[in-house]
Amino acid sequence: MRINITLEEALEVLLKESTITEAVHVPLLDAQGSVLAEDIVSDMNMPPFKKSPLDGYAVRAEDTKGASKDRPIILKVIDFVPAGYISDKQLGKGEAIRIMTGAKIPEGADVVVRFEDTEYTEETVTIYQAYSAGTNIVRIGEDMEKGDIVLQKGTVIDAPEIGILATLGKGYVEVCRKPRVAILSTGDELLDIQQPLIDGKIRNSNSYTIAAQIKKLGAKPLMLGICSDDIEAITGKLKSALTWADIVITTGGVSVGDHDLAKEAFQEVGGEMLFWRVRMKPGTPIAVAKKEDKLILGLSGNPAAAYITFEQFVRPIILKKMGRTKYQLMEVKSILKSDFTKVSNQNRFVRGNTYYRDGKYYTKLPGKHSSGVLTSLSGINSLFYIKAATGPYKKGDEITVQLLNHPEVLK
Ligand SMILES: Nc1nc2c(c(=O)[nH]1)N[C@H]1C(S)=C(S)[C@@H](COP(=O)(O)OP(=O)(O)OC[C@H]3O[C@@H](n4cnc5c(N)ncnc54)[C@H](O)[C@@H]3O)O[C@H]1N2
Ligand code: MOO
Repeated sequence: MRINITLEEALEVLLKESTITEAVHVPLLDAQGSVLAEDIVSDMNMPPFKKSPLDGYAVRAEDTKGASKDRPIILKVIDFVPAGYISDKQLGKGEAIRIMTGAKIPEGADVVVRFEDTEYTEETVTIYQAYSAGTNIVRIGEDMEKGDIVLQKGTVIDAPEIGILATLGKGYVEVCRKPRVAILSTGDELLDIQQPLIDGKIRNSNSYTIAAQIKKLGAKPLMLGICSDDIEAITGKLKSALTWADIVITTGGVSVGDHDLAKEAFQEVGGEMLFWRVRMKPGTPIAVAKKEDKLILGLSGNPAAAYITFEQFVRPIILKKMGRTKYQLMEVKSILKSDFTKVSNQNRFVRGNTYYRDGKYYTKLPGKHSSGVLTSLSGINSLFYIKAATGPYKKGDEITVQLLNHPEVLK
């Protein structure tokens, strides 16, 4: 087992051990947020027929030759075709067909003139200018052509992709399965959230925070609840989780205390320890093991440490497993709005609120930074990433921040 490794080393190990999930067939709407596991080739032209983009009259360009305000031409209206219907009339010389947006262009017509540019009665339409062939005609296959690869394997499915698949009549689609992530919170001090407080105890917030982080990425959280600092109880829960979960996250019990049993439990269930302790603050004592193709991550029990280490390590492996190719948080340069004087020989992630004004990012820091404080994570959207042995930082300094809610996170 490697101990006290760098952030980069930890991430490299985790990504190397994370394999993409298998393809599954899911109902179309359930595919949102998943990655397409097949190329989608169009088996049709869209639109499948020449259509009108306007409400107006389908006419022949030839019949409009020489038309002007002063010398309009009058055509005979021989039919009416709303969207969803077809006209069985062949348009002849001097004739027009009243047509609605989305309807198929009748045989013989090569122009649509919109209502506003005509005068009409039940029987006739008057046209005031000449049109060239093809005016206001949507060509067959304007959107997709038969044989086109309209969506490539690896595409993240969101609303437009769902619309494309619906156009092609696909009620089901092949996507990389959403990873199943189990969460176990360990500690004798923990109570379920419905339980009243007892002296010396606190409620389990970590399981909920982490489940929400997992859900936000589009993976499937499953909370195993709380577990006392008891090796048999912990291993029992881990064993059953490993039968179905792709990733198991525990919180608490990773430090050096008498009751810190996570590492022992990981090995007890057959896990091979990959590393323990990463040179970062908060979240230093993270412990990671693998069992076959599954990862078991023991995060610090401190709520902010667990949250931040999730963003650094669990987020990328969940996204990689889901088939994503971009899994790093987006980093930008920003201007610090207040002093941060603490200097240490550890990489540090400090909560921040970053905004954009006149071409620059600016970052404000909340008042509380301790890894046991959860409330100051509320409302933040970024992490000020302090490299080891840099600082102190002054108001106005240029800093690096990671954006937590960049669109790439949600896609
Ligand atoms: N002698 C040393 N002590 C500690 C060290 C060290 O290096 N030497 N490291 C400290 C650091 S840094 C951290 S981080 C914590 C990590 O401890 P554990 O991961 O073993 O976590 P616990 O001790 O179980 O809990 C820490 C803290 O968080 C609270 N907690 C735990 N689980 C939950 C939960 N599910 N929901 C809400 N809050 C939770 C717990 O009550 C503790 O207050 O170790 C330091 N100690
Ligand atoms: O890992 Mo601890 O959160 O650094 O205090």
